[in-house]
Amino acid sequence: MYQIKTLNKISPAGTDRFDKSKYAFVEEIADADAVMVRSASMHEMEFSPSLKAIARAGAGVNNIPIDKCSEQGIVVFNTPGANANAVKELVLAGLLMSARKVVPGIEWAKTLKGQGAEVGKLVEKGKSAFAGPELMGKTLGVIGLGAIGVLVANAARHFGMKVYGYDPYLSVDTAWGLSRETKHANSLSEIYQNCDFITLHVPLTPDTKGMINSESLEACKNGVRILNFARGDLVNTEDILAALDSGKVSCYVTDFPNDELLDVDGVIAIPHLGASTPESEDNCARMAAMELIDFLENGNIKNSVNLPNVKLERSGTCRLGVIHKNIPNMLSQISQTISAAGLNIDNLTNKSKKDYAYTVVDVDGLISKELPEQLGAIDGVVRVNLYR
Ligand SMILES: NC(=O)c1ccc[n+]([C@@H]2O[C@H](COP(=O)([O-])OP(=O)(O)OC[C@H]3O[C@@H](n4cnc5c(N)ncnc54)[C@H](O)[C@@H]3O)[C@@H](O)[C@H]2O)c1
Ligand SMILES: O=C(O)[C@H](O)COP(=O)(O)O
Repeated sequence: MYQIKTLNKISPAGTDRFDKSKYAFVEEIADADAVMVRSASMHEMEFSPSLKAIARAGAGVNNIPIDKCSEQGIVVFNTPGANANAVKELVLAGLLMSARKVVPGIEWAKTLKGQGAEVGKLVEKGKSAFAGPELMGKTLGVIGLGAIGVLVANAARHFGMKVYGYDPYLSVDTAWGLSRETKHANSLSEIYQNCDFITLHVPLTPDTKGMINSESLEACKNGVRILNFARGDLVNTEDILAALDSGKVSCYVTDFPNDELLDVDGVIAIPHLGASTPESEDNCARMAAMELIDFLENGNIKNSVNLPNVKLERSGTCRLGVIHKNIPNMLSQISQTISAAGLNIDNLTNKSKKDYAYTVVDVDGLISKELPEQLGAIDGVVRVNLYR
């Protein structure tokens, strides 16, 4: 039996994919072969040697200690694009709310409760305080043109917005999906100087942390509206509060409230609802479950953030999955060790991703108990998994 631990509420569209005759859900992470997680932080957790994989049912993996997982040979998956439409739709709502003062307007309307027949008159008298501009003809800067950024950039065109996109690592696949009308910004300064609205769609990394700060805000247009549906720490809280206070920023929409941001004029704080739709929760859970099943049963890897994609049709009698450092001479040592055990290699594939690599070997013959240990003893091998 494979043991699965869920750390957040995961949709049954995913958990139901696990065949009950082969999988059980466990209470303790210490017993798990694999973990399914959404936003729970795993940074302080200890991982037992049984843990082979973590699947993030979602996009951002900053809640998972990726380097520690790689060192321990734990494959970390995410579900690229599976919640992108849900986020795009909320970003569009965010754009509208940031422009039209809908949120403070609704709050004010509630204060008229009890005024009886006067309500209509009071509404007409007070509404001018909540006027806001249209989106048509305004300029939107999209920072990060991945699964979400591209959908937002393309959709904003339908509001009649001019769109600038910035992503120095834009993938070819994503570029194909991007509207030709999107202006390619060569630098962040180009976004800051030209845009009335700026929306962030980058992962939180040491490079992107605090990217919106006093310096970048200073370079923005007066009255800019900032939308952050990516991660709270991309924006320096103290600096955005100062910019709201001075009027440099007229609205900050964030899906990641913190105590300082709550109840501040000009801040629209949403409780991390970007991916909270039944459709996206189902998509993410289903994709995460399928990734885990193919890895636990066949050693195939798809959508890992720390190891390469590897898919090999099963052949031979047994499969070895060897996770190792991406250094010279690994493949020859692995194949020599297998040959020395008297086994014929039926098929083999090897791929690398940054500092790590993955070799999958299908062999003919029975694998002895010693062989995984011998492979594990090769300098640079991190973990050996056996698939019967
Ligand atoms: N609010 C939510 O519920 C919610 C839901 C999904 C994702 N997210 C967040 O949004 C982020 C993006 O999600 P996605 O699905 O579009 O991911 P993605 O991986 O498809 O896209 C990220 C894009 O950012 C680009 N990028 C990386 N560093 C950059 C930099 N320094 N400058 C500009 N571009 C850079 C990458 O090249 C990539 O194209 C996730 O990492 C996650 O933190 C939030
Ligand atoms: O990175 C993501 O996919 C989002 O932030 C969604 O997080 P959630 O799964 O906790 O809603």
